[in-house]
Amino acid sequence: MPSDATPPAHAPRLALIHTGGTIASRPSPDGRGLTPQTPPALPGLEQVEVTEAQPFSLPSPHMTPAHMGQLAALIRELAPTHDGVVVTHGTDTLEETAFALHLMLDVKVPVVLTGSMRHAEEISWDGPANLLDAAHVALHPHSPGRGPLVVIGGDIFDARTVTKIHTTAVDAFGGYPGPIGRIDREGHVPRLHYFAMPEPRATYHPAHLQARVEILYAYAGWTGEGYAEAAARADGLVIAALGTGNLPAELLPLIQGTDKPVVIATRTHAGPVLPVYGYAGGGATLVEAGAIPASFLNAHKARLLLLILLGQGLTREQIQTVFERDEF
Ligand SMILES: NC(=O)C[C@H](N)C(=O)O
Repeated sequence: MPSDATPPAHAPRLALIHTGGTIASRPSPDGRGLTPQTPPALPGLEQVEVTEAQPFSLPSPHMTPAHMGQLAALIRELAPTHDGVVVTHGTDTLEETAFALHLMLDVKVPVVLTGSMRHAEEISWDGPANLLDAAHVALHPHSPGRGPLVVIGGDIFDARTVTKIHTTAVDAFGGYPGPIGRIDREGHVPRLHYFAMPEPRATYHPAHLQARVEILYAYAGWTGEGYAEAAARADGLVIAALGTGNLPAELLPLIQGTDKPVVIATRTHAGPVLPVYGYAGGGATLVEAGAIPASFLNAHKARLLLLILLGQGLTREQIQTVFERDEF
């Protein structure tokens, strides 16, 4: 239990949901590399009642929106009888699951996602410490009301802004403007500090998560290769555009000719998409052509928001309003 927590009337109850990832991985017996095998054990929380569940065991590149929906349903089921929920997850798509849960969950108890960058047989195995930190954060009395959180390397991030920033470092997560809290240990005693309270946000209840939303990645010299095919088969597109949301001139007529929602995010790692440039393909011309700026969301989070809004049956205009008003 956190040292500064008000003692609850009963032993704290933690739901621990395992989904796979490196935190559950080891070298596979066939010698062909790491695979998820055994979920990590939660060390050192003797007075906590832990309920464990493992709806699936996947490397996180195999996660789909359907798995995220399944996870959201399981958390809704477990939340009323628990004081906090921890989800162990692969780090590659952890931010996507965290954001999908942020959009779809309105449970009262904290939901904390964690993972590891090293597997259980490595000397720098970071799984147990991350898991213990996540459990402390999930049960801490200051954690409710902040939306799903991500805890890695002692940093606490909100699901809207967190992103994976390094392929191998143990401190693999960051994002703009950065952590909203920090958990450290003084001896065995956890010390938790929050720096920020994320604003309450809208919750969405999509009827399905099957909308097809594809991401296209812009580059110098792109003349629209792949755009027409993607626009024909998808229900909506997200473009990881340049800078504040600009594209080569050739993209402008293609976007003008698309009646499906086209969301413009940026491939730059921080900052908003703003319609400031008026040259052909500049952000102002794309918005005039009907494109929707993604605000501060990266392309893969903008994709999940669009997919969820389409699954809820929103029109292009309603979708535009959600993005414009930051209702996420
Ligand atoms: N560190 C990790 O968890 C990476 C792994 N490939 C995964 O996302 O499942």
